[in-house]
Amino acid sequence: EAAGEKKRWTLNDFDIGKPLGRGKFGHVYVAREKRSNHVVALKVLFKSQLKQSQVEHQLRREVEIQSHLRHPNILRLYGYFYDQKRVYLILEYAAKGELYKELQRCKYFSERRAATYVASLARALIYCHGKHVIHRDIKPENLLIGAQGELKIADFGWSVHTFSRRQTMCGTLDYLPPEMVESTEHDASVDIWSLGILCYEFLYGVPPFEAKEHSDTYRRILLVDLKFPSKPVVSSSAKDLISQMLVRETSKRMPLHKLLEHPWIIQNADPSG
Ligand SMILES: Nc1ncnc2c1ncn2[C@@H]1O[C@H](COP(=O)(O)OP(=O)(O)OP(=O)(O)O)[C@@H](O)[C@H]1O
Ligand SMILES: O=C(O)c1cc(-c2cccc(F)c2)nc2ccccc12
Ligand SMILES: [Mg+2]
Repeated sequence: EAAGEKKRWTLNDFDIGKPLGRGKFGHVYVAREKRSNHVVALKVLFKSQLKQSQVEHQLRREVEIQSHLRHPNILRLYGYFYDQKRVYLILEYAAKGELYKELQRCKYFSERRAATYVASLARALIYCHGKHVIHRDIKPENLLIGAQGELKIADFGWSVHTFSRRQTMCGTLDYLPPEMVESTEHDASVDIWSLGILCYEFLYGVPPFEAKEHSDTYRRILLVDLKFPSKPVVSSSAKDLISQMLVRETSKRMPLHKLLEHPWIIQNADPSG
């Protein structure tokens, strides 16, 4: 069959190794595919819990999308299989684990490290938007680190662009209200906003609109109440980029391809990503 494309996997194809972590619906283990000796991450999800949370359709759709995405900064989904009780996802193994743990350990990243991560995420998002796939929420918890220190977007929260559902749903766009037609633009710019939040958190160790109460965070976001602390010292070039991404008016946010040309990225990001 085509490389791993139509193969029918079973648990017997793998030697299971140490647990990597616990997710909402089950555990993730290191595993080695016996024939190829290829090391992967095997994510085990319990059908009972998927049913309970009514996420099985979402999981199927996200697995469908994820398996077609091929980018160095997007965690690969090689395949899946299921038995009586569980669904198994065969994932690329991110040897250096979770980014948010690394951020907690370092408190905040250097400008070079932050810019390198932001540039690789921007390239991954440009790739996704080009395929009408948008991401719902980019945050440190959804980012893993590969063996060479490269960033991998690992979240299965990808949602296929409503663009295709809208097309098939009503055949014509004529009856769509402006906000739904506009949502194409709206979705892409959501990812630019989230990347701006992430860039701030990489540099300061905390997200920009953090507050004790949710209602205060909500208000600060709506007001774009963006403040840069005096410590740690951060270049004005970095602050300029963040200020151009965290803009209320979606169409005024810096486009991702422009981000890759920003002086702060040019001067600080490691081209290899
Ligand atoms: N491909 C991987 N490589 C290395 N470690 C992984 C991988 N996938 C998951 N892990 C580890 O297992 C933990 C749980 O996985 P994950 O976060 O995907 O489960 P989940 O929270 O149920 O899924 P989601 O975050 O999409 O809801 C992660 O926090 C991470 O430490
Ligand atoms: O028993 C099933 O046919 C089954 C299949 C799948 C499934 C099928 C393909 C991809 C994927 F991610 C999941 N998910 C489930 C979730 C809950 C209960 C049953 C199932
Ligand atoms: Mg998780």
